[in-house]
Amino acid sequence: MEFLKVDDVYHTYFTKKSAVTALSNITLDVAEGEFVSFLGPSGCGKTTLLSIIAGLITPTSGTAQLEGKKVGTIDNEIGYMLQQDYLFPWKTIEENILLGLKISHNLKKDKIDYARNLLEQIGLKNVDSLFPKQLSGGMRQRVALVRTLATEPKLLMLDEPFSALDYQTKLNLEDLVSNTLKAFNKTAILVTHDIGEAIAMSDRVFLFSPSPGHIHKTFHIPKELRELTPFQARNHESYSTIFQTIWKELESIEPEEQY
Ligand SMILES: Nc1ncnc2c1ncn2[C@@H]1O[C@H](COP(=O)(O)OP(=O)(O)OP(=O)(O)O)[C@@H](O)[C@H]1O
Repeated sequence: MEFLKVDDVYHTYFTKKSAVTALSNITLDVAEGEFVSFLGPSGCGKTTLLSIIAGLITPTSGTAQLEGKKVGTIDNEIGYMLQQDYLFPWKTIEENILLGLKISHNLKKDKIDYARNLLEQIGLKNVDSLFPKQLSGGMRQRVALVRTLATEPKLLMLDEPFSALDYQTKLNLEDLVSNTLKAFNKTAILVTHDIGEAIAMSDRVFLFSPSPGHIHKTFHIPKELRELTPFQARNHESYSTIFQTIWKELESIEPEEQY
């Protein structure tokens, strides 16, 4: 049984005056522990597909299942890491990382210890009683990652989590997130506009094209890159070959839709 299975999904948004088909004929599966990326121009349905996988919207037709069950029906399904960290400024770092556990009435000693250990493992010591504004952007995103992992979600959705950061911080965080997710055997979907990031972090890259959104092509990242950290992968000779291949494919997608 596949871990995540999306089968023949179509989605149309209906408004009073029009109907926009955002997704057509989407079939994909993701194995447990796999890291995949959704890449593609604006408007090709990436956010719509994430919302369907998260169980937030029901597709017009087709199904999405996690561990054989309809999405949106099991506990601790999804953890999010977004472009903005959405930490609460009036709460301390410790209160922020325990928030998900508190909301889900899971504030138990072992869970609290797990979250505190994660914070240390991710290189943030002695920050528990500080407030978010006292940390750098990169540190705040690390706190956001700890908060996401604290509830032990089955699937992580990373929606452009590094795009607001400076380049050096972004590269460091790519490695940190990748190593952490591998260590915990987490399954993740990354939405990005950055081809290099998709290649460096993923096992597979789904390239979407618009009107209506569909999977244009799937790229399997070669083993020699998957065994490396994202930073090392970016410096490997195979990296530029696959970068060129995906770049050309992106260029071939409706030029006026390019970002
Ligand atoms: N709530 C909505 N009502 C009507 N149309 C919508 C709605 N949400 C999205 N759409 C349309 O569906 C299509 C896909 O949008 P979606 O946001 O999923 O694309 P995307 O690939 O995530 O884009 P971006 O990279 O800019 O976030 C677009 O044509 C968009 O205008």
